[in-house]
Amino acid sequence: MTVSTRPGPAELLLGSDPQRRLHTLLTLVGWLTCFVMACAQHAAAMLGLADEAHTSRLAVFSLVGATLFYLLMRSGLAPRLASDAALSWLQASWALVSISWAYAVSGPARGAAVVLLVLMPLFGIFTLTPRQTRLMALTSFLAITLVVVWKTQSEPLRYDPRVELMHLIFAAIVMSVSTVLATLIGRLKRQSQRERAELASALERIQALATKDELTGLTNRRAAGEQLRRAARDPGAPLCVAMIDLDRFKQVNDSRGHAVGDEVLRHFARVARETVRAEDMLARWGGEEFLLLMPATTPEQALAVLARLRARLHAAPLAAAGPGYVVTFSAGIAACGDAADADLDAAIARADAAMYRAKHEGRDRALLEPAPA
Ligand SMILES: Nc1nc2c(ncn2[C@@H]2O[C@H](COP(=O)(O)OP(=O)(O)OP(=O)(O)O)[C@@H](O)[C@H]2O)c(=O)[nH]1
Repeated sequence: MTVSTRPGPAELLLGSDPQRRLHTLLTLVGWLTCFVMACAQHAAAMLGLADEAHTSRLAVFSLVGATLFYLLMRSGLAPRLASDAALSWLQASWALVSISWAYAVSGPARGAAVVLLVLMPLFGIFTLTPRQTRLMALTSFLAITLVVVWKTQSEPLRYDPRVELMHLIFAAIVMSVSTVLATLIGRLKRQSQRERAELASALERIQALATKDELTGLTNRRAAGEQLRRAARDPGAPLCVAMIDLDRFKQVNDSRGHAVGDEVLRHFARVARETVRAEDMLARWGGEEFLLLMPATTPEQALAVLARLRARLHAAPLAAAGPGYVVTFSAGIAACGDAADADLDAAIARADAAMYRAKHEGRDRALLEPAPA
């Protein structure tokens, strides 16, 4: 069966990068707003409320700008061109020019342009900090005020100062309310982002606690059981398990104290981890007992791995546990043949038996338990 990899319409329009998708979607919403506004302005011109040539120029300015922002975002050029990946300030400035221009050319219908100012802080929720949102709202209000002053000065007969004052008062009210709301929503958004990050790191910690041995950082017995079951289902290659038990470990605890005993365990885990392959699984099975699962390994190769581990431990004495102290271990190895038929519980029991034989034969050695006939 072949899986279709053709992108859907949403992916075609917005791309696949999750962070860029949001920014691209915002530019698309901005484009649609411009398109609807251009239609509304055209209707105003047809009704004789606004000048046709002015509204056409404004429509071209706002639609070309909106298209450009969309293309910059969709193509991924925007983050490469500016440190502000969403081009928030550039887009806000362009929107502000469009709204001020709309106010100046909408004739008696210009009061409607004031409503558009509400949108400025709302778009900012996604890309600006609360402080930047407030600054942007204030700048927008000042820009509209300048347009009002300019118009009442240059065309006093058409722009009644009392009406314009009312427009400014309404602009101040709607912008203040939308800024407060945008700030509150922005705060909620950041709080939920923080909580999500905390939850993810708590989950990571819980997973580590559930699968790792706290002292050595190795896989713990519970997680090892699951990995063993998975390995047993994996067909095709010979498999070996080794049960490893440190020699005369109790003496270290008794003579040097528990903390030094812990250090010996950590030291062994470190050296062993560096010795085995990445695909092997080394787990702390109990106190000073470790289980090593070696996939795709013959018994001879397993013996060689443990000989290498012994050599590395000899080459790395642990002074904290006594002058020239070297960690030694007794190990039992059981081969399982094809992993698909491996009875790992039985193999572990055989490796355990071989490990006890190694102890009885004088310690510091690895013995191979042959596969049952
Ligand atoms: N420091 C430390 N000691 C531990 C830990 N877990 C188990 N032990 C100790 O490990 C010791 C194991 O002792 P034994 O089972 O007699 O084994 P041994 O002294 O290594 O002797 P052989 O195995 O016969 O060579 C006990 O004293 C346990 O208390 C641990 O997490 N930290």
